[in-house]
Amino acid sequence: MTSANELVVPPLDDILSTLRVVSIPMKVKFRGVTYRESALIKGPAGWGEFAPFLEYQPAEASAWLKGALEAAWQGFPEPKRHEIPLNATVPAVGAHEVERVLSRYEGSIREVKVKVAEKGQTLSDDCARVAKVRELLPDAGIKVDANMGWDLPQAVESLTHLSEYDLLYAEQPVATIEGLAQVRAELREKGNSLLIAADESVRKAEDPLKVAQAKAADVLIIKAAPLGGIRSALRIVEKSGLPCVISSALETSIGISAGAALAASLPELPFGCGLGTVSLLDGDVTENSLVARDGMLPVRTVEPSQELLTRFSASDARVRWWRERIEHNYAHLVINN
Ligand SMILES: O=C(O)CCC(=O)C1=CC=C[C@@H](O)[C@@H]1C(=O)O
Ligand SMILES: [Mg+2]
Repeated sequence: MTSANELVVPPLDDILSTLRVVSIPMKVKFRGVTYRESALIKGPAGWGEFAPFLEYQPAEASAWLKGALEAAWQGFPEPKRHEIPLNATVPAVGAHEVERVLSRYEGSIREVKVKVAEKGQTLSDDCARVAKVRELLPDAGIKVDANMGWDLPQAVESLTHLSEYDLLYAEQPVATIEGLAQVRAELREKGNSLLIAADESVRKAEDPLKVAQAKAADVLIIKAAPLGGIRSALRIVEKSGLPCVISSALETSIGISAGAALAASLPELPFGCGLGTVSLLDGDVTENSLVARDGMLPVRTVEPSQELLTRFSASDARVRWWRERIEHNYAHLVINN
């Protein structure tokens, strides 16, 4: 056994012996994903989810394995709250599809995050989508997420227009930390106090605290899996000194339960969390999915159903691919921790 911070990494055979791989269709394409593949593992503390996107290599994906092992072998810290506020998530759909996407969220909606800057789309597509959300939910908080899709002039121009819809913040308008700081400064010069949030600059960075140290953003988006699990994400939240928003990595209810546990460990949640993405999946591994009602998500553990694990089971070839992926990431984790 090898020690990785406080996590004791279990033997590889123990991890692989419980492996189930699922492939769940998306109701609507999200970040290019139409089927969400995910590896689920069971340990003494419960189930963990290992679902880095398919293109991620071990340097990045091994942190996701550490997060899954933490959930399955260590469990979650004591919660400070039993439900957490959530945002609905609207992918880069046409404005005419917004109502249908929002109808998948049960009860009232307090906050909505809208994807913008999608490749092949224009600023008027973004404005039409955000305008539709504002029209349908006049009192909701709205935030936008560009996933690094703009350069500096495009970001300043787009956010100037989109600010007309009264936004809570703009997530990752450009790719770099310097760029985030520049967008923020240029907007301020124009008298626009829109908050800038960093997502990729935290979860894909070698040093997730650099963006806070550089004072390049007002808000951090924090995801448990890419940051190596709940405890490691909590340390980043504490050290950053910035308001943080806990968000999903498009997992099944099992991964979302880890995100919810992270959110439940925080003393303050100044914005709705981005953990409402089970509503974008056309299926789940439990009948009792972790979805919000009236914008609040319950904090609880999730036990998958054997029937659903079988129904959404990936092909033998994909299971083999995921076994090998776990082996590679395990080796990376053991060597580097
Ligand atoms: O934050 C949300 O409302 C939902 C989660 C979400 O947007 C994401 C989940 C998974 C992958 C990411 O590209 C994406 C994000 O950029 O935040
Ligand atoms: Mg984001």
